[in-house]
Amino acid sequence: MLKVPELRPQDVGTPVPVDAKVPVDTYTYDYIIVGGGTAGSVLASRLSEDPSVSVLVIEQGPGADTWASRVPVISGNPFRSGTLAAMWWALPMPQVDGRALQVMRGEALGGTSRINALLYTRGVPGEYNRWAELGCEGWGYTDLEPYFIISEKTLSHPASKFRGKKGPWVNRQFSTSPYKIMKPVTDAICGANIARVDDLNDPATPAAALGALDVIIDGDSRRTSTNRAFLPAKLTSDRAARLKICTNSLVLRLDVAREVDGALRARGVYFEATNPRSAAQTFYAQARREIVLSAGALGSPQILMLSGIGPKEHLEHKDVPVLLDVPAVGSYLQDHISVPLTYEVPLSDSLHQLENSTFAALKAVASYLLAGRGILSAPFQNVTSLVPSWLLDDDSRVVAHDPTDLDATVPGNCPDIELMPIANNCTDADIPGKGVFTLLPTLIRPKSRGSVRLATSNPRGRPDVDLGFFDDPDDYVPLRKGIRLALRVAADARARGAPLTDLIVPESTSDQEIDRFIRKNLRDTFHYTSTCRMGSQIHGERPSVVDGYLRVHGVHGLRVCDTSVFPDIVGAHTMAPAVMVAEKCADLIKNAGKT
Ligand SMILES: Cc1cc2nc3c(=O)[nH]c(=O)nc-3n(C[C@H](O)[C@H](O)[C@H](O)COP(=O)(O)OP(=O)(O)OC[C@H]3O[C@@H](n4cnc5c(N)ncnc54)[C@H](O)[C@@H]3O)c2cc1C
Repeated sequence: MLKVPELRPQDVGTPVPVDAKVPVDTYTYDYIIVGGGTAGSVLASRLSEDPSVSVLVIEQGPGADTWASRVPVISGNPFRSGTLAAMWWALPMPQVDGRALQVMRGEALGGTSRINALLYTRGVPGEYNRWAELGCEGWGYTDLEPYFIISEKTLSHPASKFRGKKGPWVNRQFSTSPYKIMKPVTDAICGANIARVDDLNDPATPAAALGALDVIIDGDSRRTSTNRAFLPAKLTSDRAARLKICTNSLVLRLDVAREVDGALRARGVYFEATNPRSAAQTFYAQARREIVLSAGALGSPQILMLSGIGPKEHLEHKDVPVLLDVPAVGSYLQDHISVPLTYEVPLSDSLHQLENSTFAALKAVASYLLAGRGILSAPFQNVTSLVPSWLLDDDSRVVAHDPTDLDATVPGNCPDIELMPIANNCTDADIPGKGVFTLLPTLIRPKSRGSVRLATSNPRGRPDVDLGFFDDPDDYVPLRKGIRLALRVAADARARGAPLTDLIVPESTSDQEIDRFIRKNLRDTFHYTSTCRMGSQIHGERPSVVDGYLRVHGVHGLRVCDTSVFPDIVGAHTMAPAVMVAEKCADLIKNAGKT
């Protein structure tokens, strides 16, 4: 059976210090991609379409898949043994009673698309029209729609002109749920005047909508992470001479040098085996044309800072020689803030039946193996709803005074609350022996911002992440409304026969109690963005890291391509937007110098 050819540092680089006798061509590539994650895998595939270029991808995690890593429900559990998810504690947040939360990402070829909850969401057009309003020319919705389309192959919307049918990345909807409770719960969401739609990714979807989610599951009921879709074994074997994939290898820093005219140029990367036991030797690879950082919103700023590009005072404090003062590196981190409301339900209405009933577990495995069906084949959430909180009245019903209020192409109308029903426990609380169900109101347009900073100048150290939740107290206002909407939905769903018993919910609906509940129960959503954000200036009113071509300001030959470049977070799960960015980045690189 064909496998993705995985190389080691010594196969693609030269030992450091570089021996002048080693032929430069043996460690030089046209493009070096740092991080073969969600976006990095797409970019590597697209750039290597051109038979005349060479591409090196360096990824700190492994490449190979296991059976379990492709089963939708199993692979989406970051706490199972053998997971490719890495977790570490973010800094405690004094503004939310000192709460500290764990941050998480996938560390493998395919990155976080290997371990996430599989949801494919683009976000409403107004999200990207806002990027254009922020001055990012070429990044409005109509500019970006073609990049969403070329990447995907929808199995559920064959007639839609807005959806891709020929791309490598398969997704589909599960319009029915294995959990009976979903019917009264979704009916209750509609009871709050939220329209049911067929396709949440259709650009004409109103700003308040409920619909089945598209998920990255193929026709054989297997996860389609971006490495599987864009770097399949056949493609990587066919391109083995020009596409080198170096896995289990950690990039330490970039080689950035000053040229004769005084400008900075990124020339190469230093890297070594991720496993410290095999890392006795550091290696070097050189880029003929460009280096692209695709190490994610937590990784890309870390590598820039380790290379001397970042906020000057912080780098000095960490004893990193400063090459370029770029205050926005690692700054302006955003993430969605969610607050689970937790209910007990019968085991049959919850994924927890798998842990609590041997019969249910055996049945699930048998129906997956024999027919590719059943609980293991489906996502734990198959629907979601989006709401602009300012349209919710005192009874938590959506009231649009004018139909244009729901026009989601307008940036000011974008939904700021997502309410998702999930047949699973989304808290850290251990609730043994029970079926658990969650209503998850999430603030998807937060004003609060955090940061990523070096904890140490040692590249093996995890960066310090300050999630910054509620550093802007205005964020309480929409989230309170989202929680009241969830309470309304729970009450209405019960009236429609849903067997929901309160487990962890607010004790009253007063602002004070809801705010206390938020601080005690909030969670990060792992949708980290904007730590190398796009914009026109390094300093000034809106400091940024990359320009509209994703080139790092002030450094030649260096781009960033992952969720860190989002000028502002989008009100969508961030994987499909990351892939869109990679598709556009590939186009920008291929067309560089043509205009
Ligand atoms: C548990 C979880 C569930 C989620 N669920 C969803 C969902 O259902 N739908 C959705 O749309 N979004 C979801 N997200 C978010 C989404 O998956 C991510 O935002 C997106 O995949 C990030 O893509 P990226 O390319 O920016 O980064 P990543 O995919 O994280 O890629 C970065 C890569 O860089 C590598 N790397 C980092 N540093 C180095 C280094 N120094 N040297 C070498 N390699 C390095 C990493 O190992 C990784 O492979 C979820 C996230 C998590 C954690």
